[in-house]
Amino acid sequence: MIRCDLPGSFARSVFHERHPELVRRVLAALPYGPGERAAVERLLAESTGGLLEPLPAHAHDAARWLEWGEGRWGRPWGELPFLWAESYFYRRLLEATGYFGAGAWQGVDPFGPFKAAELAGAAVDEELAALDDPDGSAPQALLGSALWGNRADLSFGMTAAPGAGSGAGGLLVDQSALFWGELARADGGRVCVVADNAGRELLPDLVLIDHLLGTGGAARVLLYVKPQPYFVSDATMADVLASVERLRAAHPVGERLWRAMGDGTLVVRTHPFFCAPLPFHELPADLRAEFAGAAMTIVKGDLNYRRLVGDRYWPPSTPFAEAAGHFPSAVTALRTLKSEVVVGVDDATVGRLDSSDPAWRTSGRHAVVQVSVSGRGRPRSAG
Ligand SMILES: O=P(O)(O)OC[C@H]1O[C@](O)(CO)[C@@H](O)[C@@H]1O
Repeated sequence: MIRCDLPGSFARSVFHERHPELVRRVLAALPYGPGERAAVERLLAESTGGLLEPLPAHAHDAARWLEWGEGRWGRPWGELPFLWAESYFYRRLLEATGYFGAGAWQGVDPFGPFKAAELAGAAVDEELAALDDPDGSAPQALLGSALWGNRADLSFGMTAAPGAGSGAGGLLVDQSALFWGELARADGGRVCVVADNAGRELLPDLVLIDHLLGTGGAARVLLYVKPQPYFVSDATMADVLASVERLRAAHPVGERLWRAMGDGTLVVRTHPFFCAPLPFHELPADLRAEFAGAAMTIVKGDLNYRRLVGDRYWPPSTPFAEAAGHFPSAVTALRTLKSEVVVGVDDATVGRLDSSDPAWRTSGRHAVVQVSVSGRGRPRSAG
């Protein structure tokens, strides 16, 4: 299990380098008042050197978090599992900024200004222009755009080394042929997409969804987003609407997506589980049943990968199908590597990367397309 306190570890750097920068930027981006500012600073101090405090009793999800944190309250943050601690940090940040409060800041996304700036940026214009290029709109290119779009993660941008995430270091595992083969085999079933970041990641995800719907690769797509702001740039329903609007202004694909939402072939869903500090092994029964009926589930990004396989120091050669085989449908991970978890990469590749590029697990320059068909056709009642 990856913990937060290992000296020199990536997890520790997230809390001690990335979060202070994140807090600085959030407080600079919105004119929060003294109460919110003090609460955010208190959270930063608590999470970098203090003891874990529960949510206030009046919070709508206080009981749920009390249960998730049983045995952990009052312990040092550094002892916590990394995935749990990060998830709770983002929940507490929303508490500190008044996102769930009764006041004027209710519903204001603390990361909204960053997301909006990205969506309005010139890089998005260039990416949308590529949609008119026949090479850029070939199926494999669309899958590649959805994959590499995962580099554009605003939390990653907080402290990434110069050049990190830019330029493709390489696709370490490419099972895209198996992905397309599975879709062809299912012949127009339901595809689930577990979204990750908004903006420059969600746009190519939506374009891929349009392609799947337009070519019969999927009869229906369920797109799962976060119920609340999370990990800085994770997509919420508001971000889906902003992206569809952006696409509508630029390309016919936007209008098609709008219509698909209207006729129910593209359904956007959310669930509290997507902001829970839990791995996908602990999917609640309702979500498990939804995924179980899918021809394929596409799981986007680094955090979802950690939740899919388990946030552990796996031997990297552990087969992906072994780590992700618990998932209730066939599943494809589209992930650029931005944390230390990795499976399905052979020892020779790991040895080469360890000596040539020590930051390969976290730099965002490497990626995987990994498929497990273990959950294919699993009955809805499974697990
Ligand atoms: O947006 P992604 O691809 O899920 O990546 C977010 C990543 O950022 C980190 O939270 C670090 O802040 C990683 O631990 C995490 O997995």
